[in-house]
Amino acid sequence: MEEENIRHGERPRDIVHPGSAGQQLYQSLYKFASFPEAIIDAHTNEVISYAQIFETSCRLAVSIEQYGLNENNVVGVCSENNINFFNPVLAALYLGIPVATSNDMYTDGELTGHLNISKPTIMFSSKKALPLILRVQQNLSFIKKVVVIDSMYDINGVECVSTFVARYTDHTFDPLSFTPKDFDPLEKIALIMSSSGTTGLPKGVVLSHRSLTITFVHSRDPIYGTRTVPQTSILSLVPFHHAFGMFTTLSYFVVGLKVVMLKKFEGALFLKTIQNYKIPTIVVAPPVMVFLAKSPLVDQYDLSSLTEVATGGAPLGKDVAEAVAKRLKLPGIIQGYGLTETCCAVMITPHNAVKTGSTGRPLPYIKAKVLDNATGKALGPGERGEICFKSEMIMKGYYNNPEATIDTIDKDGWLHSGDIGYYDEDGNFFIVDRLKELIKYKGYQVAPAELENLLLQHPSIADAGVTGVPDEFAGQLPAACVVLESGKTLTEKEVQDFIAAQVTPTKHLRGGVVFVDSIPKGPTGKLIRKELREIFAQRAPKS
Ligand SMILES: Nc1ncnc2c1ncn2[C@@H]1O[C@H](COS(=O)(=O)NC(=O)c2csc(-c3nc4ccc(O)cc4s3)n2)[C@@H](O)[C@H]1O
Repeated sequence: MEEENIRHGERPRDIVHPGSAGQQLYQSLYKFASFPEAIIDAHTNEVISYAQIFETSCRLAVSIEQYGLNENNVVGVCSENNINFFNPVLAALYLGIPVATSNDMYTDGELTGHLNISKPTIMFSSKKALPLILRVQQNLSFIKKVVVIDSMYDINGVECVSTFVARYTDHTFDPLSFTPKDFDPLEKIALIMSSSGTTGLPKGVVLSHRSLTITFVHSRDPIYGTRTVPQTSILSLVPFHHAFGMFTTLSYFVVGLKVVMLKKFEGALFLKTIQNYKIPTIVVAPPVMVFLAKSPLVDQYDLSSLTEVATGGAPLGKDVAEAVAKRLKLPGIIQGYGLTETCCAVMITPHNAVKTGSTGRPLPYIKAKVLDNATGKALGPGERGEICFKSEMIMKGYYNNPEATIDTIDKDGWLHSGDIGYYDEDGNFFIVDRLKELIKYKGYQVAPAELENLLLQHPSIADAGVTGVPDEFAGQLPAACVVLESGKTLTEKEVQDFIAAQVTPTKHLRGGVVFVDSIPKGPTGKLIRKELREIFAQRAPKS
């Protein structure tokens, strides 16, 4: 007898591909091989076709295997959004070799810590990320090979893809002579993605091939999917190295869409791209929604092609959603909700019943519940609790971290999101707070523990606590409470600069620094983060 108050996703309108994500993607790329545009770089207008991705990814698969990698290795990819980004990702998926993506904006220290989790044998890097990769490779003996994904020529002895594949595939190579491997999609690791989860430092989220093939069903769903007509253009502004950008873009390949890609947000270019490419659908993080709601620039461009705006990755204010819908003359804003730990979105607002303020309804093949952590019971409509999910789509666990895994996925297989919310009588979910300590700055994860560890390394700092302060544009700004060693002095800027020198820009202490006598902690020494937030809430607004 199933527990009551379990919210099931709608009956699926499509079956999950029985094979691996690599097999499904291989079939899709072949099916759309005649399409001249798969990814377009909106900054340079460079294009890669479906046929080019198909051939290059197959050549890379043969080459990676002949180089000597197998399922016990990991393929690393470190690049900004790039038209060549997915070539090594697809190759590894064909082979059943786990892929680990890295943020190209990481500092040496962050990337070293990140790579020590998944330990990739081969790193595929963009030209831009290459200096970073070569610096950290000096201290990471497990990286045996670096290949540049977006250069026609070798760079200072580092092979480009053409050189690497020429060693193992000649000019007579036929992609159809290569077939993706057969294996159990539920068991085989597809990707290892970075997330700090509900607490602590960034961890490796292990996602199976089944996780991906389920999310591919969602992308083709007429009610929850983005677009289902091949070669429809979709403008993506989310980072490919993050789950949001990775799995939405892979699912666009399954539909045969034309992905118009931006590497970063620049207001005028963003609007000009929509206008010039007559984009019908955009997928953006909430800060871009604030721009669309408020910027006078918006009125200077013809955005009449837009019929769908999708967002997610962080809370979206109801007023912002309504303002954008009104300004762009849309029936509503499509909002999705997901975690790296769930692969991609597990809830999306149905196109035929968008409820402003809602993050949507559970998708097909997903079960959700609102848990009362005090009683362990699943709650009914309107009652607030921790939102939990159960599906073959959720992560298998954290890579080599069983303790963190059992803290997040309970004995019944429910993933505890760390988010507080409720659902209404129609099953529309609303996120109201975050139980977990995770901070999200412009949709990017900031793990308080990571910044606290860095602060404690400063000789003048005796203790520290990090929290997120609300911000209309960015969502949250990382902020720190600091206890100085006796007799020591530091300014707010000195603390901010100390952190800024060691982390990627999204983790900078933009929310400020408050010097306190002690950090609020419980009897077991655990940080009381609610009290940290209150310290900043009571702080006088900056002039
Ligand atoms: N819509 C939302 N509303 C409020 N909060 C949201 C949210 N989405 C993520 N979050 C927050 O980010 C946390 C997870 O952060 S995370 O690990 O970095 N992962 C993510 O944020 C994540 C992974 S996949 C994904 C999305 N995929 C989509 C596909 C289509 C679409 O229209 C919208 C989306 S959002 N988001 C959540 O626990 C929650 O706190």
